[in-house]
Amino acid sequence: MSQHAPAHSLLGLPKAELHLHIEGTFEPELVFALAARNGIELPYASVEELRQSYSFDGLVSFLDLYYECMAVLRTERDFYELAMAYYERASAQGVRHAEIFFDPQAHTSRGVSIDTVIDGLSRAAADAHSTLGITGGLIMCFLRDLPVSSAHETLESVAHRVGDLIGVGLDSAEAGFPPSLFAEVYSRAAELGLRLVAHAGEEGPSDYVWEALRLLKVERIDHGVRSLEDSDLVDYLRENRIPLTVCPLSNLRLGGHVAFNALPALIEAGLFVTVNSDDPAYFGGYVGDNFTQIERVFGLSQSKLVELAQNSVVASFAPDSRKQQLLAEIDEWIGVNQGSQLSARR
Ligand code: HPA
Ligand SMILES: [Zn+2]
Repeated sequence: MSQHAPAHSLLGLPKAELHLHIEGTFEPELVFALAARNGIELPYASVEELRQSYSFDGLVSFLDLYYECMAVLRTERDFYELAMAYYERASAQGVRHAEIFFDPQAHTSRGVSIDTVIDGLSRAAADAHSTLGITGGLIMCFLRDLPVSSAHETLESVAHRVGDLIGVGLDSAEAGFPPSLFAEVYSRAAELGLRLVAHAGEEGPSDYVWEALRLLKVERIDHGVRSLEDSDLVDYLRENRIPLTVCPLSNLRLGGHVAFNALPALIEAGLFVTVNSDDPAYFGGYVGDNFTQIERVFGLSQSKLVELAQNSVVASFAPDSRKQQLLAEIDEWIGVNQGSQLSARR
């Protein structure tokens, strides 16, 4: 188990994070520090004023701020420090394996080379492994609200270094940008040996989840909460044990209580659910905080919370030997926390 997280709490429960946008871990203090270092003027007078603006009425309003803050990310060191700060926070919340999303087009469009981005994030991933024992790696996301040609160009631009990536994903504004648009680029990514995931069914309809499965051939669905609108899809997801990387606090902040309450319904439907933080700097909590919140609000039992952590390990792209190690760490945690009142322990 991580020596950085309190053993006697949910934060200490070993877990994998499978739905985390590294640019969504950009805390206001670091935004200001990098803006100063890079000589970039921010349209905010203080960290507090920027933090005050971290409130949204939906995905697109969040994305506006998410892309605005990224403007200060310029150098390999900036990406390294952004990711290292996440790994340190994640380690304190029991994360032992993290497959992190990044949005290269949001940086190359600003003149930052994709190699600068991948170099910084990869160096952080290597240091997180050597200093914190966190395994995992990088999932490169295509921005679905940009031309498909841009996704093809982005993929070809990393063909020489696919060994630095785990897989590809699809994110940004979902409504009006169906997965089917990206079938060819996903087929090319598979040819390159990359794993395949995609955001679908967050604000887009359940049909987008079908398309991601059938046309993109994804192995996991990111969010997927609107799958509940289609009982045939729920049956398919359950029968085929397709992992859903659900983000409760993100759903709450962007979709309100209806979206937030999808989690217990998905669990009740017998789906293969994992719990993740999505963009923790913006949505009020890292992955351990998500576990704490769903335990408090939904009254999930310790055994159910453990199952969610086990799901995150099994649904990961880690090698089987690493999965066995992490499942053994979870068993160790159970031994230490058998039947304890989790909410009483912080
Ligand atoms: N959905 C779509 N795009 C995103 C998200 C998300 O949850 N987070 C960051 N980019
Ligand atoms: Zn996301």
